[in-house]
Amino acid sequence: MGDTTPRSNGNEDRISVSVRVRPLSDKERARRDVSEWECISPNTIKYKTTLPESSISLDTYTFHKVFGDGCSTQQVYEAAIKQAIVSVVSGINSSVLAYGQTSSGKTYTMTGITEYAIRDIYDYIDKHRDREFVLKFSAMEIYNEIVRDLLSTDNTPLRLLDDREKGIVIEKLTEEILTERSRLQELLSICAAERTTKETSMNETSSRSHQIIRLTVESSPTDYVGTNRSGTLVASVNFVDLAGSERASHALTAGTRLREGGHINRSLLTLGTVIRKLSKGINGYIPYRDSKLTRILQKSLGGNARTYIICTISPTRNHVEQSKNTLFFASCAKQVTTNAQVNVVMSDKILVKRLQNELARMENELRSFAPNTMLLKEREHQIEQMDKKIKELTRQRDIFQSHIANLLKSVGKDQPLTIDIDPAPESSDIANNDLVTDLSAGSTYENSNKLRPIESFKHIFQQPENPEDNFLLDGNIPEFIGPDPCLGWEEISSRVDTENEDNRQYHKKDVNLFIPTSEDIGGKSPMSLFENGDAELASKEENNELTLVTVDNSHEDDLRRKIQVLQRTIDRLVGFIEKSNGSSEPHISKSRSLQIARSKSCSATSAATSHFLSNKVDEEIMLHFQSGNLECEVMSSQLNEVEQKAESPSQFNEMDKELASPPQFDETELKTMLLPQLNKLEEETITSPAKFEIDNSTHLGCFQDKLSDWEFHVPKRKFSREHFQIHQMDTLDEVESVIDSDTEDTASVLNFVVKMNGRSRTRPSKDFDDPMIRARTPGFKDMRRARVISFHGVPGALLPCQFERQQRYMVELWDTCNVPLAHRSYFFLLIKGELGDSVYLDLELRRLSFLKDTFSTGTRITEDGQNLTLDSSLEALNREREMLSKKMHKKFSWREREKYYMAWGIDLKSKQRSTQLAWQLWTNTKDMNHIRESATLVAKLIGLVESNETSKKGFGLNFVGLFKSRKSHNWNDTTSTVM
Ligand SMILES: Nc1ncnc2c1ncn2[C@@H]1O[C@H](COP(=O)(O)OP(=O)(O)OP(=O)(O)O)[C@@H](O)[C@H]1O
Repeated sequence: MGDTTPRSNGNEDRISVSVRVRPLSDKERARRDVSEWECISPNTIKYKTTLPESSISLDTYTFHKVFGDGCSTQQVYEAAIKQAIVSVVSGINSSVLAYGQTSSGKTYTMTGITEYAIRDIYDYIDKHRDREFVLKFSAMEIYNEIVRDLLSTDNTPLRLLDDREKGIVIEKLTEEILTERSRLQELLSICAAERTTKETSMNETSSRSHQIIRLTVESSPTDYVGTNRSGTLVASVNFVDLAGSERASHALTAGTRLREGGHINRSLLTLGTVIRKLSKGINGYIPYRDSKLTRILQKSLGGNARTYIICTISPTRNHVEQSKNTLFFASCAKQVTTNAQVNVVMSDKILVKRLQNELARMENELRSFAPNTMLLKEREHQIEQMDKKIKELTRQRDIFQSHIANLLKSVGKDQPLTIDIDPAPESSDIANNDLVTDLSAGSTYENSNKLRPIESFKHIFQQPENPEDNFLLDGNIPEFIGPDPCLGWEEISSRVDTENEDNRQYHKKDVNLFIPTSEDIGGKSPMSLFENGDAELASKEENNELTLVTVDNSHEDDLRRKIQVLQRTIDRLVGFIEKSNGSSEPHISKSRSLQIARSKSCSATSAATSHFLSNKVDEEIMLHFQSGNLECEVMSSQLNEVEQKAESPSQFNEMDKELASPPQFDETELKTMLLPQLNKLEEETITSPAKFEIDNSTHLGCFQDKLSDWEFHVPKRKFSREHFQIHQMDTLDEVESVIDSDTEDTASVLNFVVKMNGRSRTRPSKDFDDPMIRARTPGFKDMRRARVISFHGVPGALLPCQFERQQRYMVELWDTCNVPLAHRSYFFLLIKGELGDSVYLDLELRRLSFLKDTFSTGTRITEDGQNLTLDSSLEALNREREMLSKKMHKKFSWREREKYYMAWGIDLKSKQRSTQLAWQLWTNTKDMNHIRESATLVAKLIGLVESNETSKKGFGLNFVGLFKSRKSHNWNDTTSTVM
């Protein structure tokens, strides 16, 4: 019969077929029957009866294994079946079928095999405690083509779920008929069985149904521990005890038994046909669907399973025909090949557990990564140092801001200017540095021509020797003269009106003009700055400062004339300064170049005069701001220097720089630039009440005060952030368009900002169109960024558009640097673009850029002696991304997940599709109680078997009885799983 050892071709396996000969029963011995079969080798069996020489070969059969009547079931299991159990714990489906005529020993053999198999599985589980196992158990019976759950008390036939819609309807009707019929048949068959037993004296409990016991093993992969393998091995082993294979003609020939025989044959004949076709390798239609048995066993017979068939035969001569039929079936079966594969599926419980483990592992990794990297530590230290320096420089910058604010207040209140110089505690080294710069070109000069450090500004405001000018020394907060711009317009209006009424007379007005010393202007006399007619109005003081005195301003015309003189003088001074900057003449310190202060004895009694003066005030403030701002620029350059060091060794590209620049800096610049204009507008407001709409929130005076509040972090804030946000939301598109326009037209930008900050104004400032004003206002080029920050209203807070841009860039860098998702998630949730977040964003971007540049320049980073590269962590990152995103399905809605996906750099569109798919899978999760119950029952079953409580009916029937009595199993669930 040829080679019968199962061979495999790749994944293909032949069905393993063995033959077992039952020993003679007591009755057979009593009848003096003898065994007609002889096992002449471990895999060859021979029919003993003498036949002509030529036909010997016809009575010799070779299979994988043959077992004579002296072999125990354990020997059969060990030699022929055990491999099936090894397969199932490795994720390969297996089936063990017992085929043979009635009373040939099928149930006897299968009972023993099932017992040994389950014992081995539990032994295996015990020995592999590092793996996780879930056992599912089910049992069913096919009787008269009706499938029933043997573990349920519900007698309702089961449907096979792969039925098509049409088939289901037909089948439903058929089943209803058959159910009723089978009830009657059951009664009749009991009677028939008794009669058969008497007639055949062979098998007292001959089974006429096919019984299938299915054990499904879910297990983690063998190499799971310490690896990142995902998926669960899921495989089933079927123990199939077929009904007797005798022909219908040998069954009873009437009534129920005939029909029963027909059904039995239908399943068995279909099984035979399927086996025969498969054995011949016929490609084409295989009639699996012709019977319930072949439908259920379809995968075992020609698909993804390893199949083991035990053919049992009776030893006596009177059964020889049936025995030969059985051997013929066996010969065909051994030619059939199957295609067994390891089945890996995702099991929710194991998956979740594994993801939790994985997450814990990655978090540990994350915790240990940063501290262990010496280079990063070093960088951290450097960054800390830089941060300290930045803080110190920022503090000094704030001092100047305070100076500027004082200037504004003093000017606005006709008070002398004062400067608050905070002692510089920690960083006197920085404060005492020569913070000098070229006023025009930014280069450094020698001491004599240097712009003086902060302390040097004090002398500008030193007390003049003229006691009449003592008001300049008054350190107290000067009393405000004129309408308070912070008050409501109604009050302002009434006050101005009153003043206008009460002060028809013009008062004396003194104007002090501080001009450069002769040393500053190259030895020339300061008086030479005055034209002939004007000089008489000025008097030179001993300290070489000039005072322009208007003794009696009793007439407006006189006042106007004096002011015109003043105007001309200022123009000449400015011209002189510009000329001296452009020439080789000694440089003039602009910080000392000009100061105009209105006397406190001067009341701004005339709206016309105030308005007139306001033009001068603009000039004055502008010049002061130039000096103040130059100091700020010095600070800025220091800051930039420090920042550049922090960025070292890499250089940010343009985008990096823009994104990494601290926005507070721009905000300060903006204030510096805007304040003169705001002040001017305020003056206009005072003088033109009708043009000003009452709106405290947009009142520029308040705004100005607010700027001071912010600078000094004064807690009281009349000007709420929300207010600005409303403006910002209203005009976001406008802001964006200005940002994107990339315009250098700073006038339009300024006008835009002023318009937006004081949108109730009827007349936007046209002065930003003035090239002179623009030329005198430093930092115009940075206005685009500055205005955004101002617009948002809170220093340090970012506009949504700006924040999102930084976020996107950060995610890009995260991707580039393969930053772990846990870090991303925390960071992403923490940083929302709120006040102060920009510091963290900035730091993150710097670190990432550093990492990126370090990797890209080939610089090695080592951890635990291993070189880290971007590629080395990419694979782990992808796995992490995959697993975490799946895990999130269980806990978060899509909307919640979206922000994580953004942080993790996951494409949202494709993610949504896979999410939907994954969601479907999750919702199809099987009942875990069911699985637990099954495992418990199996354990109890083992106890039953070990206590040798098997009855004559065999293990299968006892088993069924046990589970039926438990009444705790739902067959439908398992059926739906396996079909
Ligand atoms: N190898 C064996 N050793 C001892 N007794 C056996 C052996 N095989 C079968 N028997 C006995 O033979 C009888 C018939 O066996 P069994 O019930 O297993 O046959 P069967 O093929 O399942 O029959 P049916 O198809 O009618 O269910 C039983 O009493 C059983 O104990």
